[in-house]
Amino acid sequence: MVSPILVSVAQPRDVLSVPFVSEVLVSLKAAAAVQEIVALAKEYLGQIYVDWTLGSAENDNEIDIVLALLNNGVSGLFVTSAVAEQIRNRVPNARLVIKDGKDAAENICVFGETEVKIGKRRVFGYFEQPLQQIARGYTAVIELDQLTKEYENAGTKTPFVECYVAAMNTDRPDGLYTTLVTDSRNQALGLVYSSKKSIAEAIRTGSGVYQSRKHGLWYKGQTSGATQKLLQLELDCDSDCLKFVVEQAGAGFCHLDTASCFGSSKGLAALEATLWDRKANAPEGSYTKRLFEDEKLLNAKIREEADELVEATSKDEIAWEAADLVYFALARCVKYGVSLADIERNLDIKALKVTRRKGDAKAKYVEQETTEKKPEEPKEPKESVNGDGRIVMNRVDATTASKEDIEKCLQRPIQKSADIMNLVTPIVEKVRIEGDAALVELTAKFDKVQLNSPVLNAPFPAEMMHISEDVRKAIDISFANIKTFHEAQNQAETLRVETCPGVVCSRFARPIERVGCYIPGGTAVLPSTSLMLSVPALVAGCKDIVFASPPGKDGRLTPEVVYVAHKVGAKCIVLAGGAQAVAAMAYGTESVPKCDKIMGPGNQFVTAAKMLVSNDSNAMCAIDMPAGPSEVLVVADKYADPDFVASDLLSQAEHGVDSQVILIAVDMTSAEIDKIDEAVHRQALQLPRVEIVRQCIAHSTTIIVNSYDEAFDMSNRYAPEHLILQIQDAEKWVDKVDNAGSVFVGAYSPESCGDYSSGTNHTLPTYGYARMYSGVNTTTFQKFITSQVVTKEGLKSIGKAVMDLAAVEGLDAHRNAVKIRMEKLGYI
Ligand SMILES: NC(=O)c1ccc[n+]([C@@H]2O[C@H](COP(=O)([O-])OP(=O)(O)OC[C@H]3O[C@@H](n4cnc5c(N)ncnc54)[C@H](O)[C@@H]3O)[C@@H](O)[C@H]2O)c1
Ligand SMILES: N[C@H](CO)Cc1c[nH]c[nH+]1
Ligand SMILES: [Zn+2]
Repeated sequence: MVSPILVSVAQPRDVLSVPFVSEVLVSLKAAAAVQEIVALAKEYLGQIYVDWTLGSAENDNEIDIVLALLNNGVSGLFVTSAVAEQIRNRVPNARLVIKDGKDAAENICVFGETEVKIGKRRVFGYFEQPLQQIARGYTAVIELDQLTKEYENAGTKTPFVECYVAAMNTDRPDGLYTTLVTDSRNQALGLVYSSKKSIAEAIRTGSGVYQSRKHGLWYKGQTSGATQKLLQLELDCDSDCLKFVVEQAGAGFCHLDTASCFGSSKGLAALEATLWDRKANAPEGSYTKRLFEDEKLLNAKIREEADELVEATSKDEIAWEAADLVYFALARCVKYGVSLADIERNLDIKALKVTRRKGDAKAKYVEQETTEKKPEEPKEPKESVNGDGRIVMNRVDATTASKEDIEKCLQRPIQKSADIMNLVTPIVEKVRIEGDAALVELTAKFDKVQLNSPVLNAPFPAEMMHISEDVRKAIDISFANIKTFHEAQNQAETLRVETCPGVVCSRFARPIERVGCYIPGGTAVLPSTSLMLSVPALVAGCKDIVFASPPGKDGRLTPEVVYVAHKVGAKCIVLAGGAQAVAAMAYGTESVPKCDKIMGPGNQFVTAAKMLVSNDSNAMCAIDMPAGPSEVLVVADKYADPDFVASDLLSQAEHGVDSQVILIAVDMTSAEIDKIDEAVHRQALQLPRVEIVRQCIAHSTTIIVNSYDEAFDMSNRYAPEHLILQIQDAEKWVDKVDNAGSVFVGAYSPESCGDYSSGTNHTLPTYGYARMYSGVNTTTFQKFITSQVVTKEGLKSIGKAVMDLAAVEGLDAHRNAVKIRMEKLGYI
């Protein structure tokens, strides 16, 4: 931040009257004013310098004054060279502006010396010809009265504007000045242009006024209402860019209604905006609102998250826990009216300290650290196959490797089923016995969200399904395709067959009355899964559709999931995930309706809980199938595009660390496979979920085979959830597929299409269960009832066979039921 002028004020309180300049100089005439200056430094957006040239540093009291100022937000002190000499070993040179500093060191600022070479120095002065000195890069010290004085008939010729214009350079042919607009946290809002006239207008009106290249003076927000309060003007290091620091009103700076022309805010700024908004208008049921109202809960969460951050060791975990802690800490700040800018100002003041405390922790925390926990052994660094950080699949040549080695590569990442069952059983039991209370408690424990109620009933509030137009259209297109494909599977017609004369057997479908759809939400929220489960349920005619999905960290459901629930007419959404959600739907709770069948994929806890409840005859609850961690097997040959192959492998690898991807390379050279490896590494590094991908690829393999037949044998043995064929004449080979959840045929059929929009279902059997299970389809939501009509003639045809078989089984009552009829009809 550079200002061509330093405004000098006589009294500390005058600092607040300095208009838009980023640096002020306060004379310290009495020690009593120190407190006043320190208080101002906390508020003032710019930098405060203090003129101490009348003081000395001869006694401890005076040294204390110097340190108190520099430790509490004052950027620099103007001192005589004698004082500088006395305090040089206690205060960094860069914080002193030395009067008569002709012989001072290079990095020092000097005051009142107009002949020094500038170099790295900054020169301040009450110059006789300020504009000339400003043009040379010097900073003119100007009295406040002088600065605010309007010259007679001045127009733009106020001292303020003159000083800025004297300092600025422009190489634009139109003579305009490039101007960056930021908020008070230095976040860029947009790029505009200024002229002398627009700067004068901005200063006169105290608002954002710029020079439009087409339309002349531009009073920002005059028509849109998105006005700006001008806070400060600054120049960049070489004075060819002006910076307007503003407070933006309305929807934002950009004409597209975003905060900035570089898009919506992200990260901390976005979080802060959400928190202020929740504070002002949080809807009932908002978790953040609850935090604002329940001081104990908020404080407990801060302590809990701090503990979890201390316990975290991996990069992912640390980032995760730190983010949680920041969220709760910022919620507390916003509750008490403290903004991010306030926090950052505080950090800046702390950074300006010249003396530091030792920084030891308080005794009670030191004690906790040493008694409660032994320091954890550092965890092994995450696996990365070849140690040089490259993301590379293992490679095995099936033509030379042993059978055992190949089988090892085709093993899924180990799932400790006994361990998982031990974890899941008490969770399921707790929900069965304690109902809603357990659901709320377990959601707090595993998902770190404290809910008031675990269920959201239809009709769902419109404000919970705010989604962009593009996403709405995408959901609608996918919905239509999934519906079309699943309607075609619907066996609405009764099947009728006359097996022999007078014996008509029929079969007809009926919907399962109440179905539970589990939508995963742990590592990624999957609104697409809500479509894959609920659209077939709708097509099948299920009476009640119940959704369950873990809430986000803010206690809210993903709006896209709510939109789909609304679209299919779901009865309610259970805000829970994991085993607890499955148990709630299987047994029912005070507010969760008991479901007849539970569908949907999930992590190991979800899959284990589904198995558990489906085996409990008290639950009377069926499940679709074991649909666990995603997997893909790609069969590729030398005609495949390495980028396509890599992208397909990565699209499943990014699902989770327990996902697995296999490449079977048919008759490919090492050089050809290297190209795929190279593409995997290159593309992976661009992915936000690269750390997940890295771990998944570490247990994934490329297997080289000689022929297509070998490739299909291997694939059928593995029975992948997804099978992708990137081989020549791919369609021709589909006949060879015996075991797979879903097949993607040819170069332009990426698995992502099936995941979202083509119409096939993405809830598919994993872990080799594709050998005996189908993926979710319309019949998953139906049961089939058979019926028969046997006429007298029919009884004549099959009666004897029935009686003879019943006799073999020794079941005479069965035999009699036929015999009695046959006798009356006179057949026997
Ligand atoms: N096969 C398919 O058709 C298919 C489709 C989509 C997704 N998937 C898979 O679904 C999985 C989704 O997993 P996810 O974790 O992202 O979401 P998830 O919703 O399945 O699981 C998250 C829940 O797990 C519970 N949980 C987390 N840690 C726990 C612990 N230590 N003890 C007990 N419970 C705990 C929490 O309650 C949390 O809400 C992924 O593996 C993905 O590959 C499969
Ligand atoms: N590929 C997953 C099934 O294994 C489904 C999915 C949802 N969203 C993205 N992918
Ligand atoms: Zn996927």
